Amino acid sequence: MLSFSFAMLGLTEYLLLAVAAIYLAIQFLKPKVKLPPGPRGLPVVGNILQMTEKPHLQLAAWAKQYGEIYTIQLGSNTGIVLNDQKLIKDVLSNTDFSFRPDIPLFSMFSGGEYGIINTNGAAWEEQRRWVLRKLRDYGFGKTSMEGVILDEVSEVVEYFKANGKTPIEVADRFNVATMNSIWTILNGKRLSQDDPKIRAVLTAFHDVPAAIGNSGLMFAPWLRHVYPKSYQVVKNAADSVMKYARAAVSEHFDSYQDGITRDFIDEYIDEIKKTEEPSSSFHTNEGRKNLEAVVSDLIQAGAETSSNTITWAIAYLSHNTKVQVELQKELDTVLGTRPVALSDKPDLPYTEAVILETLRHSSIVSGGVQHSEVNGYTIPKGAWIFTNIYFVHHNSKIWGDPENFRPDRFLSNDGKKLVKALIPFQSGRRQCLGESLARDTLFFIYKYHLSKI
Ligand code: HEM
Repeated sequence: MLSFSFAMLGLTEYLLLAVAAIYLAIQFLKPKVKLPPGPRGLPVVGNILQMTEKPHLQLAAWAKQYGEIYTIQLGSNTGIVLNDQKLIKDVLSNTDFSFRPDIPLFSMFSGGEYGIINTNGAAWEEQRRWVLRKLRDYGFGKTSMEGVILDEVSEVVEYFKANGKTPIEVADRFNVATMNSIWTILNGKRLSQDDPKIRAVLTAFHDVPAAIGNSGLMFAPWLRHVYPKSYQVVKNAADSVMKYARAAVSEHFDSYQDGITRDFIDEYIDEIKKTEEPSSSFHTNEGRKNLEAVVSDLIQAGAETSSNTITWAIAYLSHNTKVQVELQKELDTVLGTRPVALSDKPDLPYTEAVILETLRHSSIVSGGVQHSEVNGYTIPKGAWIFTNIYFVHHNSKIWGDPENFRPDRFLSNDGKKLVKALIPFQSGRRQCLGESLARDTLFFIYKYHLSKI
């Protein structure tokens, strides 16, 4: 007969028992709040292991089961998942929900809690407001950006034309092009498509979504010991983008001359030099760290998102000859032989519908993470709020046939644009800062892709 005595246990078993006892005690003592229902998870890890394979599909499957709001447990973090566009808009319009949780994995991409993406409170507000204002001064979101975007798009399309006989990695050509639209503002000059330094940064980013998605590293930092290779992929990308950003900032500090502002980075340095208030996020060394992080934020947020969406756009067109024909018909009728301009947008509703359908179907940012500081009835202080963008864009109750690429779902019978439940750029105070640039780039892609290839 088997018998058990504590004397038989080794140190590891004692440690495991102690961890389990502490976990159970925490669970027992934790104040109980009424949370929305959700899937059951395992002790300690909660639902993390269910989220490692294609998390957006798992989150969508739970949305079908639990409805517009449900709870998941991610290690020690409680997550509240919002699955309805109206609910997402309502919740995110509340200032309390603009906080981001502290995710060490993400902070590596900004050298700590600096910049825009990984900051909160007064520093985030100050940085976001200033950056947006300065980018606009440089033409961001205005028709004056038109020339820059067009040059980039046509250079890539010409490259496709010249090299179309061999397979081309489409995203690899577009990521430098989309980054150039923002880099020309930040750094005053364009990058060459073959610049080895930026190529190294962008290559390091390739495997990051899979490394994060397959490991659960985002939710429980200790999982880096379980998935060291995935962690290394993420760390390499973070180190390389920060190194790139720091080098650009250093070059500017070294060559900065009072009263001469060559570009956005110089304007920022100017702001640092003017700032005397110690609590400001622009003050001396804090200001420099924030500048490095802002440059890193804009590279990460701007390059891959846009180029991945464009890659989808081209794939959708290639697989949908009917859409190509409709698009061409509209462009020919409205433009004739003259070049397209942003001011033509209102007269090109089908083109706009193709853009919306591309953003819906691809949903390349499948969800966002916000943080509530409200100690409310159902949402405990510290819960992570997830917006299930992928599900909102693929909910068959809204779209009928979400799996099909069908731009005319956005058009009424008389061909006018309809507004539907689309939130590719999130909503609320954390809404994407580069939305106008991304939309304008997509607008030109269709025209130039069709006419030049
Ligand atoms: C098709 C292209 C793009 C898509 C689908 C997209 C989508 C998004 C989404 C969904 C968020 C919110 C994420 C969250 O809540 O966690 C976001 C945030 C952000 N995006 Fe974009 N984005 C795109 C392009 C760009 C571009 C071109 C830029 C910059 C030039 C940019 C800069 C940012 C920044 C800085 C934030 C953080 C805002 C903050 O935390 O206050 N994005 N984006």
